[in-house]
Amino acid sequence: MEKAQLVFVPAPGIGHIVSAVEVAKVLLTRCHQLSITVLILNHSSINSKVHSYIESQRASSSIVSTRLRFINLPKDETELFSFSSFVKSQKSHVKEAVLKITQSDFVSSVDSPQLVGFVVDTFCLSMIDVANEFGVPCYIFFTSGAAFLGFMLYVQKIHDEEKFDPTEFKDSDAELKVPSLVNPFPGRVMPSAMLSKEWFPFMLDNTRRFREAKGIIVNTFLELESYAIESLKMPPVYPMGPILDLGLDGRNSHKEIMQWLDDQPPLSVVFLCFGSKGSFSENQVKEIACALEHSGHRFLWSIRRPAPPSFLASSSDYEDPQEALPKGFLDRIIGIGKVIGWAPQVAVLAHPAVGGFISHCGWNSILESIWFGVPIATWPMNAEQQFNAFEMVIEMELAVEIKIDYRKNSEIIVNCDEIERGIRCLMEHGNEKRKKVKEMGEKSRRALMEGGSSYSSLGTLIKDVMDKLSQNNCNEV
Ligand SMILES: O=c1ccn([C@@H]2O[C@H](COP(=O)(O)OP(=O)(O)O[C@H]3O[C@H](CO)[C@@H](O)[C@H](O)[C@H]3O)[C@@H](O)[C@H]2O)c(=O)[nH]1
Repeated sequence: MEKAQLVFVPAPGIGHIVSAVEVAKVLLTRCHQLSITVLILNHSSINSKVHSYIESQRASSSIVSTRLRFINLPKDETELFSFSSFVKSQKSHVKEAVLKITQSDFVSSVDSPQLVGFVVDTFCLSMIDVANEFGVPCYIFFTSGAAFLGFMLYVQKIHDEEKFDPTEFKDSDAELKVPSLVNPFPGRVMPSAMLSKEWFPFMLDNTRRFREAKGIIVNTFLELESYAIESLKMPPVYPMGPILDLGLDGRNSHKEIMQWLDDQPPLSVVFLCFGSKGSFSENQVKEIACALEHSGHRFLWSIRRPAPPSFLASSSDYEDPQEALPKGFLDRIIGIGKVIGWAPQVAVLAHPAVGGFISHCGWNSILESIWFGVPIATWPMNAEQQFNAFEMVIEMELAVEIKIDYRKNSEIIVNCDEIERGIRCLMEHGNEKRKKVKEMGEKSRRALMEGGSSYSSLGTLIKDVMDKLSQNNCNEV
């Protein structure tokens, strides 16, 4: 019998929803007395991928599916605002939905589950106000790493206290001494998100509210980011990762790609994939194509059409990838390479033929590559990815660098030679990085096992959540 329930409010992008649902499942698996409702904000970035993902979760027959429900919130007539205004405008819908849930649960059962808290995405912090109205605590789910969380807190502090300006700093030779980083942080890798006129104020507003949360759930694990995690004091941080959607159904939905990989020798293939928004200009695509042809390595390359400028929008597949590639490229690479659209990334990284990954350094991609022991060559584009690339190359020494300071839409073109050098370094025999990543991958798996760091952290979180109930007696499995 469920005694307690949590309400999740993820940001309305596929990546954020998938991560939030995975966190929900982990909580439900460990605590049988908990049920979770995930509220889906009706933003224009909600596309068919999101709908089919939610449908597949609803149809799932996993042991937790009966205690996990989804509610799609109503769509507003107009959506003319910035993303931050959009989130604020959704508070009334969230409040209404939660009122309905608590009332209908109360009517349907005398022993109805008690609302014990909210778990909200980093981009949805105005929902803290709704949690306050219900008199329950609010936890934040932070979808990037602990070092970046520390960086946000530090930048917000020096902005508010010393008028720190990321744009000025980017062009100076100065370095920042960030409490969550061992090494000094140079201006040239200031992440895109902090240089954007729309994002930076939004980020500052959100960060100022972090301290109001009861706790911050971070998708990381102690062994990966111990220095950063220990540097974070307030509020309590729960590193409970890696939280990944490891359903390897890509094997079935992308048979042709997987069969092609089956035909390649072990560790021979470079995989290139740049996340849900990754795409390049025509000139940059040419340089990548040139490097791949010259490197002599086999490759699997996911190329995508640029996303519309809207926040959280994803890029899409080309109807015919030939339109974006140099003339004759596809004919010349027969037998050594394959160009695809959306990749079954998890299944690809799990495949023994894959020896290296050229990645934009989205946090989920980093965690997936570590999980499967595949080394990365970094090529950040957007958001906080330059920071993640810095962390992987300099702080953790787990990746080789193609670029750590690339920014999408900058004029800079990374040339064929530079990319080719990166590929050779990534794929070289006896690669030190591969060994280190494999060891970290094993640590990531151990972190989730009984007695592991993330397992324990989750136990502490559950205890904290269930403390809200009059009798604290959550039975763990
Ligand atoms: O062709 C593709 C492309 C992506 N993926 C999957 O999509 C997810 C992508 O996530 P991530 O690597 O985190 O990249 P983004 O989609 O770019 O994610 C956004 O959200 C992340 C988490 O907050 C941030 O770290 C990024 O900078 C931000 O762009 C991963 O699970 C991939 O396996 C595929 O399966 N196939």
